[in-house]
Amino acid sequence: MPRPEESPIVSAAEARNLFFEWRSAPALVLAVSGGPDSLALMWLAARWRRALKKGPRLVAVTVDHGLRKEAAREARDVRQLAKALDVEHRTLRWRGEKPKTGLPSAAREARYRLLARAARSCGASHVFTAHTRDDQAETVIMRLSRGSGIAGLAAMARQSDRDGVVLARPFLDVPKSRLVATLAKAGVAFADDPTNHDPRFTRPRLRALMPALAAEGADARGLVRLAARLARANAALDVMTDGAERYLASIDGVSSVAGFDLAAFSALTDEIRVRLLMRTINRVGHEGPAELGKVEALLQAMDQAVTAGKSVVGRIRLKQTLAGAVISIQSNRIQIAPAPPRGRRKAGLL
Ligand SMILES: Nc1ncnc2c1ncn2[C@@H]1O[C@H](COP(=O)(O)OP(=O)(O)OP(=O)(O)O)[C@@H](O)[C@H]1O
Repeated sequence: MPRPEESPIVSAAEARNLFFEWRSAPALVLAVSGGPDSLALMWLAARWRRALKKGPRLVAVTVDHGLRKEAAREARDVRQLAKALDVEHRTLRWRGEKPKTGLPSAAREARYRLLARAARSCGASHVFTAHTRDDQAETVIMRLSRGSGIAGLAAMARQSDRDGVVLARPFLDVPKSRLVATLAKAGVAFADDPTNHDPRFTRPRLRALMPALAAEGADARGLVRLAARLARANAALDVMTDGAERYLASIDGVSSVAGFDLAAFSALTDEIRVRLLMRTINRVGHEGPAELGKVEALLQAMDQAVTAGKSVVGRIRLKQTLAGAVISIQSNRIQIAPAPPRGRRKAGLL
């Protein structure tokens, strides 16, 4: 039998396998921008759904970010195709203030918020996006260029929680070219988003490098395999961190402040220590997730404080604020407490 990859189009049987695990969901939101990948998602999901006697309600959602004048027409085109495919469709507008810098990430945040809200309002457990193998490979390159850790290099997960719903990416191992071929065979026209090629943004610039990397052997398939291996390693490290956390809790006295026994913590490996600090700071702090580099610097400062204070009993001292948490060492215990609000800290009130 030919491998699915050898067929340029995604067959009905292959789509059935790709969507199989969600066949009993009550409803699914499909995030459809009007680009080829997400139109193929809607087309393939609609065909899959039609072949089921009983299956999820499909609701396609297009977010108009209000950033390009063509967006309204693209949303109408999606609505028209959705109607022809017998799929419900909604267009949602991003109405908030548009920032001057960091526009792509602000637009993405707003988009996921709107998609999650749509899912909740129609009883959908999942939001599907059409991220492809090419997107996954680009994500690996982007994260490599930023020096991400193992969790970051594991790139996007097939399913993850976001804003109270499950974000599902059924096409993470499907090349974009096969989705485009599927649409061409079905006679479905699609829009090309010019921002996908805009060299002012990092992702399009890195995307342009992909053919040269592939020519050197670092093709999308290899990069995606790397991400999958790192996801596996990351999951194992997370389980080890769970174990370390339970052990540290079992030897820690009762305290209202989160923390760890310094000696037991110091005996652990750096990777686990970074993860423990990160988890606790993110749980206790109130300024969003801590950056990996900053947690690494904190760990280094802790180690220095321990080395410097070792000769004098009870003299190991450290106090730092990170991501809305205060991390201190007191009486041979690492303590992590919520930081006072910024205004009060600046005014020297606390
Ligand atoms: N305007 C939109 N409306 C609805 N869904 C969208 C929209 N834009 C993107 N999506 C969904 O997100 C998927 C990824 O799109 P794209 O690669 O352009 O996003 P991105 O900005 O790079 O964000 P991400 O970090 O999620 O990759 C699309 O396949 C589609 O499912």
